[in-house]
Amino acid sequence: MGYAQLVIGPAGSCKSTYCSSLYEHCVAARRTMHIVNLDPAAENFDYPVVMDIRELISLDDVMEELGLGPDGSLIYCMEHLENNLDLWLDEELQNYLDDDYLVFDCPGQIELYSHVPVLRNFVEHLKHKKFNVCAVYLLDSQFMSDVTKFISGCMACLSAMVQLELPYVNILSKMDLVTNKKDVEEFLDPEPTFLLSELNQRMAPQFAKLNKALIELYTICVGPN
Ligand SMILES: Nc1nc2c(ncn2[C@@H]2O[C@H](COP(=O)(O)OP(=O)(O)OP(=O)(O)O)[C@@H](O)[C@H]2O)c(=O)[nH]1
Repeated sequence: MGYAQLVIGPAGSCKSTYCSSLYEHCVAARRTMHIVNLDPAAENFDYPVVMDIRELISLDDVMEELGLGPDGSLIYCMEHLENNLDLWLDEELQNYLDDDYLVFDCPGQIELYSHVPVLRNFVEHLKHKKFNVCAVYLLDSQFMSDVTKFISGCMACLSAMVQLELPYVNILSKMDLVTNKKDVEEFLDPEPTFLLSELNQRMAPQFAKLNKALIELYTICVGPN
């Protein structure tokens, strides 16, 4: 039985920084973990990478050879990965099946966490290979600075949670950029009525029904256990 952690979240949300900090922490604690790069556009790492999708396919090659833009090329690379799970991934995983802890540093394209099934199939494949899988979703703390951003951040996290169906931890990154920590505290465990009233104040009256539906959804997601 192996263990795997998927590090996901929007572009620039500190996924690689998190992986690097986790690696340093494990080294200090004398624990072993291995980091896998799943981002075909990645360039530099400040941690050792034991597997790298760029050995299978790289974004630059796809852009050059197929003439696609960066987003289209990224999706092409990830679909190529999906089509080669049996070959590339299984071969690489052979060295890491027994009690090993793998951390997957994923790309930031939001499509991968909403409607493109590549990561979900990737997770299923890992489970099939007897890995216990969890996910960590990094979200820029700027999403906690006002109610509309908060709702949009929650929706982004939620779509990934629904898509992957994994044990899941959301982490706020870049807390140093929050000048007033009280602003964030307001959104750590907010009352639905507070959110609804804030949303209604911020948005035109024709959005009132939508606001109510969003807050009902929010309440279902975070509601009483
Ligand atoms: N202010 C601030 N910036 C940070 C922090 N951690 C990382 N950054 C910066 O945020 C930027 C993005 O960090 P990355 O770790 O590369 O983010 P990522 O999610 O891996 O990015 P992509 O791979 O492009 O999706 C970099 O310029 C980091 O130096 C932090 O705690 N505070």
